Amino acid sequence: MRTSSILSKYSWWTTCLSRAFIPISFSISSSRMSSLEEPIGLDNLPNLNYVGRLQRCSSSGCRPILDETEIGNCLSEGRECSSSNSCEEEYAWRRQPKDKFCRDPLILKATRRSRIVFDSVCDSWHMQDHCYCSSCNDTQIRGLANKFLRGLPKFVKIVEVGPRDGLQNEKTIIPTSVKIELIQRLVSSGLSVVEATSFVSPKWVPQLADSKDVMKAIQDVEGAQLPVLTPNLKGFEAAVASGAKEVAIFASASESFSLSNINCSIEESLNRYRDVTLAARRLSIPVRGYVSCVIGCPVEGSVLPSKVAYVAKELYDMGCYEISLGDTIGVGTPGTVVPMLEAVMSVIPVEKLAVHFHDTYGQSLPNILVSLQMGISTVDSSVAGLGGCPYAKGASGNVATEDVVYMLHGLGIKTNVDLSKLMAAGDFICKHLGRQSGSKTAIALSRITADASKI
Ligand SMILES: CC(C)(COP(=O)([O-])OP(=O)([O-])OC[C@H]1O[C@@H](n2cnc3c(N)ncnc32)[C@H](O)[C@@H]1OP(=O)([O-])[O-])[C@@H](O)C(=O)NCCC(=O)NCCSC(=O)C[C@@](C)(O)CC(=O)[O-]
Repeated sequence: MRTSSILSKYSWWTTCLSRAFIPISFSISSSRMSSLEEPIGLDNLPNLNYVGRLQRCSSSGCRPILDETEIGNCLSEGRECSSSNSCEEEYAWRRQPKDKFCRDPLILKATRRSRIVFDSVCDSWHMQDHCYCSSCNDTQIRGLANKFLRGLPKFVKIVEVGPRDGLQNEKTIIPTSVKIELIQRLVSSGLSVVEATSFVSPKWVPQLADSKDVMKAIQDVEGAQLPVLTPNLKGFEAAVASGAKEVAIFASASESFSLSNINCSIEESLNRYRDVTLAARRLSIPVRGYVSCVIGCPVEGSVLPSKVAYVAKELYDMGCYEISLGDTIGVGTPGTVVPMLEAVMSVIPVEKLAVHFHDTYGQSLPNILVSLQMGISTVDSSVAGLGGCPYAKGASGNVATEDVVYMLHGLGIKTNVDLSKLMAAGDFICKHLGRQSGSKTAIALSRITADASKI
């Protein structure tokens, strides 16, 4: 089988999937699900085998332009095109959808004809950055997209925490040279903030005991902020002496976690951080603030949004330019993230907030999406989904940066990150750690590339 036909097949399926789900969600929203009821049952979804495709292709606008697209497009089955600048597609259901499922007039009309016809021009293609993009001129579909996606930011700043949060929990000591190369690769993928390391006690976090050496080696790295974690004045002074130009302080919304993580109460930690922010202000060093356990604590269970808002406000008032809200053990869902964000947004401007999700229950992406819908435009993530806090038992890795970038680009949100380079950085560190990436996007895209190269 030729490479192009394999890739075309992939493109065909992704195209079908995306098309198939447009009418489904339309029907759900207009008839079956009045609010946040139960999710639609699998028996209500049309079998993808029933989805057929008729394609009217036209023009060179539809052709894969080799330097722009990597994995095919609407010319997927090698059809020849002619004329105008778009590719019109029709999808037909080979069987009628079940009546109980189908309430939408558009679909009912189509049902009578045993098929659904989109009169619109829907284009979809794979960009060089592996992102699947689509556009549609149908006003009804566009209106629907508007309803759910309106208000999303045009640009999202990603704060890459892999070299620090991602590696701090690794048991085997990683050579300093590997950490340095990881940081360099991440910066060259376009990430504008890469948290480099921590100036914490090496007895507490032995993996990052080489923070001085890491900082010295990355002094010449340009094009990104490289903040480091500092738990107290001692750490701050050591960080500055090693050339750090930005630091981050980290408090907790849970007393128990504060004790296990930094060996002091929340109030004591806030006092320490006042010293750090004061010293930083004198040196014009920007300080980022973290609040951990914003949804739940490994010891105390659920954490009150008002407690999170209190700690966040304290950090903000002492001069942190941005507050990152960390679901340290990854227990949040949009149902708990929304009230937490509401509480914090009532005391801190939304543009000063960032979200930091761990993916323990696979909830990070929906949590990020809902945060964006609430106006947040800074997201922390870790390449290859590395991570976990040494003092939060059971916490899994951070949300993978590749998955975040894939979702954001799919939403048409700019990040300035080159997904291929980012994946290469993930591959580099995963090879070193001897394990598979924690990013679904990286796994899926590498599989496609590997399959194609075998042919
Ligand atoms: C805060 C401390 C230092 C208190 O640790 P302690 O033992 O209570 O501190 P101490 O003041 O009694 O000092 C004990 C020893 O540590 C030294 N020390 C003291 N400070 C430093 C320093 N800055 N750098 C290097 N050494 C330090 C100090 O000099 C002394 O050395 P000794 O005399 O025994 O040889 C300790 O608990 C610690 O380092 N904790 C850090 C733990 C950590 O890094 N956890 C992971 C962070 S991730 C996180 O919090 C969540 C986040 C941010 O990712 C967001 C999210 O996911 O939600």
